[in-house]
Amino acid sequence: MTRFVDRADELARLESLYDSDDFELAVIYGRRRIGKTALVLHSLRDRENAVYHQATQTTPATQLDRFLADAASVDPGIEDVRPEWETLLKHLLQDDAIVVLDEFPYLVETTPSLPSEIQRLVDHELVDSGGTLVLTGSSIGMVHEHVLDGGAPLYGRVSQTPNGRIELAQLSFDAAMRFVPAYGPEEQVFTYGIFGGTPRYLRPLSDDRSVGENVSRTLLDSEGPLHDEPETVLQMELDEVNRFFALLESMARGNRARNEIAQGAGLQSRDTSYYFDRLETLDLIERTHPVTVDPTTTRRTRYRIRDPLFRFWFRFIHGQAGRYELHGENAYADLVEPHLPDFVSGTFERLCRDALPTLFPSYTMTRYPGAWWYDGHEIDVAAPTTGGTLLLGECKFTSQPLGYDVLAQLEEDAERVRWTPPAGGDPDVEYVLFARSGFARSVREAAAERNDLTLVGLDDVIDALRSTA
Ligand SMILES: Nc1ncnc2c1ncn2[C@@H]1O[C@H](COP(=O)(O)OP(=O)(O)OP(=O)(O)O)[C@@H](O)[C@H]1O
Repeated sequence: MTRFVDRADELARLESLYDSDDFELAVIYGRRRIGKTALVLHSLRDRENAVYHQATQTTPATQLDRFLADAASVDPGIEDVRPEWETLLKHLLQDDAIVVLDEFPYLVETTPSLPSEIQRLVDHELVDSGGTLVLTGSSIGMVHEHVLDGGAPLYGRVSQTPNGRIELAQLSFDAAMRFVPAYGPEEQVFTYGIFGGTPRYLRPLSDDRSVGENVSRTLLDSEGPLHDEPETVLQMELDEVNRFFALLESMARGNRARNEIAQGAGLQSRDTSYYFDRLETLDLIERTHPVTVDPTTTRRTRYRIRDPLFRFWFRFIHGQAGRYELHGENAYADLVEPHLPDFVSGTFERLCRDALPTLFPSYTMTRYPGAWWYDGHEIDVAAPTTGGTLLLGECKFTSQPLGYDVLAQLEEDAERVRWTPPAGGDPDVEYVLFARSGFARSVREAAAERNDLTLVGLDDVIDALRSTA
């Protein structure tokens, strides 16, 4: 079984809050399954004066009873304290304890006054305390409403140094691959492209098995641990799933513009705002813009499902049980494997963008590398730099060597990119080609002759990601 992986920055921040002599308030939030509970428990492993409480959706009285039981195992004297949240928290925190309320939103659902009670404590009763209160939440909307946004009772109370606001994201490629260390680069990209960086989804994998076997056992098999996972999570988060599912399915089929996605879902674009907003708030989808435009004014917005496992599920599993039964043992080979290079190509593009700053250390990028598109033309990697060079790249995750046609198309599309360097004038364009399976001879010859073309193989991408980790 894999040990606790990574999260070094988050652990360091929590530890310095615990060790501080002042009262500290931390909030940890992020999608379900991302590893909030594992992170806090790991951070408490050597702490004695720490009360960990996992809230559940139950009655207020039961919640309080359970909290009291958790607290009593650390501080038996608490049995004599009046059993009210404010009094109990005051007692523990004035005694410099660490108190973790995991899934804080569940407590607020039944005790809506709790955020204001904590605010009162922080402002008046804990001024001389060295305690730490940690709140976690999966419902990002709730965390904003009660803690982070202006007007929220706890607004401005979250510790600033070090930043006690911890938004937990997926593990990086390098960290995620510690779950399958014996895999080679291709298998690792396939694995990251299917299972992403969510520890819970990586845990059931084994590098003794092929990628196909891992997919079959965990996802395709109707008894597999991840077979129903996206559906389970979405049912927990959303009230009425049909329209959400229709939109997500449409995105998984490759629709990216808002009206295309709505149309693919059989909905009118104007009726979908609520659903898009909610999916974004829950971090289930992400929007992107061409890297050369101002995101606040552009209409060239694209959406996609954020979590790779959810993308996989909507593309290959949802509503397709019959097909898999028909293909039996060959289901993976027949229905999934032929489409995988295309399916993970978006992940490969992202990894290439992530590797770019390390691959081109002499350039300072004006923003994080992105992509570019306009009117049916697109470029996978685009990075404006402060010195006026514009890096433009194409990525191919096919099993064939990258051919000259890709370079020719990239040069043609580059003509359409509008970007003015900070010092004015026209950019110097440099081309980068990224390939899983090498480059055709004509491309290698071109690269040998010109100094505005760099070829990057899969191993170089992976090495660059490792060295930045
Ligand atoms: N950094 C990590 N290294 C190894 N395993 C991890 C890590 N983080 C989480 N896990 C494992 O992933 C699973 C899910 O993590 P956890 O329960 O902490 O997520 P969560 O965000 O609290 O989820 P939920 O909101 O669904 O309760 C657990 O089995 C946990 O052990």
